[in-house]
Amino acid sequence: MTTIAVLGAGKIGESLLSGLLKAGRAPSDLLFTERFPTRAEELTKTYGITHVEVADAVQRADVIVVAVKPQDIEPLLDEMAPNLPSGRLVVSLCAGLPTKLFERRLTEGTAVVRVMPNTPMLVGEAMSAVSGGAHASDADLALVEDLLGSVGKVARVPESQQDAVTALSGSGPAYFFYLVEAMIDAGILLGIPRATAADLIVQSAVGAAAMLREGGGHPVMLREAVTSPAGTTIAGIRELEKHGVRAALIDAIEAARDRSVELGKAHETDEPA
Ligand SMILES: NC(=O)C1=CN([C@@H]2O[C@H](COP(=O)(O)OP(=O)(O)OC[C@H]3O[C@@H](n4cnc5c(N)ncnc54)[C@H](OP(=O)(O)O)[C@@H]3O)[C@@H](O)[C@H]2O)C=CC1
Ligand SMILES: O=C(O)[C@@H]1CCC=N1
Repeated sequence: MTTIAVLGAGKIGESLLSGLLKAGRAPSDLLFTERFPTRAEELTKTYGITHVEVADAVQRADVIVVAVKPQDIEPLLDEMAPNLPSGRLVVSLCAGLPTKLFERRLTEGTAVVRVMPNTPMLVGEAMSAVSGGAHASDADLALVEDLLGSVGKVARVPESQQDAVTALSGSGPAYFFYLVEAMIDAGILLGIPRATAADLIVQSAVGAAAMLREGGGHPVMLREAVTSPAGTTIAGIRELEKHGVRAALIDAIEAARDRSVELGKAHETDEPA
């Protein structure tokens, strides 16, 4: 059985561990590292998984998933580098960090796969995009796709698109949560109790998502079907257009892409990201 170690069990690391357990993986196949003992204890208690030190994790696991913030990568690479045996598969979930960074800092020839997942992994509904580095084989990519396929959907993309993917689907859930939050506020303004407004909006979001996925209709057609002549929806759409919401979303996603590029550049030395 493949042993998987997650280095940095924060929000996304925990989502992955929890998702893998829900998908049927045994706790004995999972290891994790964390800096704070209380956080480590909490995770062991919740999931029955084993906390180890970084050196131990990279020696014991077949697949090493890096899930620390990009800003924390350098000290982690310093810990990993002297302990990583050859033949291990390193999977980075870090926004912005190119596979070249890991290849440069770790054992010569190490296979690295860059992944951009998202937090719906927690409920088996992740969208993950994977790209192989210079030494990643098709078998390595297939293994990572299988792993992430157990907690959601997976797409293979060229690494040159990973910063854009990070902005779209990595950050994407936050933008949907933001819209839901704003729509619940609108309900409160209109005198609907918060709990009722939340039920109305969350179920509308779930229903709209199911139509987009299962109905296969184009979003424009789905929206038009809700937009009656001289009706309520067009009155609302006019306000969205007046306030430039479409342009704001496009700008927001472009800014997120630019930030991902910047995070990668912070770790460049001799080679471009
Ligand atoms: N959150 C998200 O939606 C997504 C995040 N990502 C990527 O995942 C990565 C993690 O993000 P996120 O989970 O949100 O961040 P978190 O801060 O929640 O998690 C990172 C965890 O790593 C721990 N950590 C840092 N350095 C080390 C180390 N040397 N050894 C062991 N543990 C360490 C941190 O501990 P401490 O608390 O002490 O700092 C923290 O618990 C980032 O690179 C991000 O770009 C990718 C897709 C989506
Ligand atoms: O905000 C971030 O940097 C991370 C990457 C994608 C989602 N969250």
